[in-house]
Amino acid sequence: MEIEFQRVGKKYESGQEALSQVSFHLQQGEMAFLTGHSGAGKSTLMKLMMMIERQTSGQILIDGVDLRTLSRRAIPQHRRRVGVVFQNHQLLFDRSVFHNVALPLQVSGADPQQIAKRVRAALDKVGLLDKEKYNPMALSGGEQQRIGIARAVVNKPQLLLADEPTGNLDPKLSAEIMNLFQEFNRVGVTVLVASHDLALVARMRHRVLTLSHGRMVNDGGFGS
Ligand SMILES: Nc1ncnc2c1ncn2[C@@H]1O[C@H](COP(=O)(O)OP(=O)(O)OP(=O)(O)O)[C@@H](O)[C@H]1O
Repeated sequence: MEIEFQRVGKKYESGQEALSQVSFHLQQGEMAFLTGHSGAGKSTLMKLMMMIERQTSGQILIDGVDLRTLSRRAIPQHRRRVGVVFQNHQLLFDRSVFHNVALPLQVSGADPQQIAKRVRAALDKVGLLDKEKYNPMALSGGEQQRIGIARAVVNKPQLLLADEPTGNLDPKLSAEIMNLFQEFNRVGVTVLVASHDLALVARMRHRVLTLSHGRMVNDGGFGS
């Protein structure tokens, strides 16, 4: 998926200006990091891409299509093409690993055989195939994060967004999670990862976008 922001602004109803004049272009199949202080606008930028929030100025083009021109019906279709991973992975602890990963497919009404096949393929990619029957509570923090990643990719998204995916993991597990994102990127998925961890970001040697007070202050480089 190709993403282009053209002088995008977002002012919340509270009057808070979370983004202003943000322009950048992510090519199809590119991987980049998004950094910036707390409150810089990283989550807001991702919410605009998912159409959870709408921009108040400027244009967002996805594969050349202006998001404002999408019909109401096209919005869920758009969201299915975007996989999202959060820091607090939002797992349901009253069901198994398998059923947590199956959730997005059940929502979209796929048939059970197809669901089982796709769930196992996603669990295999994150190395958790042998844990499908476990309750997520019984797994480690790193494994729980990988369940969240399996769930994000089970729909075979063309864009993977991760908001602080390694927030509470130690350096070794963080590196493993980043390697997983790289593997998805290698097979053509566009990947954008928001992270505070500048040392980790620099080691990954990808493009770095930096927000400060809602403005894009750095685009390029490999971090510091
Ligand atoms: N729903 C909302 N209503 C009003 N203001 C909001 C809302 N969401 C975010 N903001 C404000 O917009 C600004 C950007 O917030 P955002 O969550 O995008 O930053 P962030 O870079 O992701 O921060 P963090 O790293 O702490 O998650 C902040 O000042 C925040 O308080």
